[in-house]
Amino acid sequence: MSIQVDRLHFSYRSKQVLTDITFSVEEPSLLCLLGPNGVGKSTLFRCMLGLLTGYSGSITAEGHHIRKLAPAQLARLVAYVPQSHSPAFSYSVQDMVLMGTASHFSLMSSPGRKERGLADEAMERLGILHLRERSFLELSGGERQLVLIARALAQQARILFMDEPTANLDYGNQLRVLQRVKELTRGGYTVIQSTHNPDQVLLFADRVLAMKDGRVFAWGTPGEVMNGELLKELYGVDIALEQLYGGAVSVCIPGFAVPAGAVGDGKRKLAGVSG
Ligand SMILES: Nc1ncnc2c1ncn2[C@@H]1O[C@H](COP(=O)(O)OP(=O)(O)OP(=O)(O)O)[C@@H](O)[C@H]1O
Repeated sequence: MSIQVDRLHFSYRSKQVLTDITFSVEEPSLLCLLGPNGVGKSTLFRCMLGLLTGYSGSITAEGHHIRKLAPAQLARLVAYVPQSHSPAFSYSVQDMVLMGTASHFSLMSSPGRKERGLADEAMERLGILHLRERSFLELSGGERQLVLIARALAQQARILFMDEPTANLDYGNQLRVLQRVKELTRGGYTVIQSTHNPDQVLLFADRVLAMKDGRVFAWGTPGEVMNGELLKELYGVDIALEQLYGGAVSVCIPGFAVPAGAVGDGKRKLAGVSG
């Protein structure tokens, strides 16, 4: 379940996008990539998924240089979960999930009992087996997102990349999907997800990689790196972090919403004094 990125540099022609990115994940966990629009999160994903290969530095998954792996080998190590989308054709949920097993059989054959078993197992794990016969197009956004995650599980890779998995979901579905994602990490998966929501990082992440100007700006546990100064650097707005329930939970509060004269962790962190 390990992935290492070492001194990664990447440019689109003359445009340098990623500079000296280094981090590693050694055990099943949820890593959140945080950073403003255009900072290079998707580009980093594309490099880690082997879709962009013209980088310098190295990326290894389970000790294998991903650039050197054949597509079917890579598919056994890493899987990609896109944002919920509408396919051009109306597939059943089962067929959508079965697509994840494509690297397990040849072009000339079709999924058999083993692949159907993998698909069922993945749907079961995410609590969507009862949707098996439904059309993907008829599902809610939250259900669709779980189907796309199930498709990645059926691929049998243990490292999952998720591009803003809760984009376009209502608040309840955001939490339901992220709880499922978190359960996966407890079951041995490593999940690397991008997000624009720092509260999700505070609630769910084991590690956070904050990016600015295509570089690693901060790396560590949410407790180590998340504070008002970091968020101001990334997003250019004042945000206070308030600790609740004796520090068990932290939440973001926009600076404008902090009452004048308020005291508390949030105010101290907003002011840039460590709390
Ligand atoms: N194919 C491409 N050719 C040239 N430049 C690109 C290409 N794809 C992305 N870029 C540029 O690379 C930079 C990083 O883009 P990227 O999509 O990786 O950012 P991001 O952090 O994922 O953004 P967002 O949060 O908005 O999705 C941006 O300046 C973008 O315009």
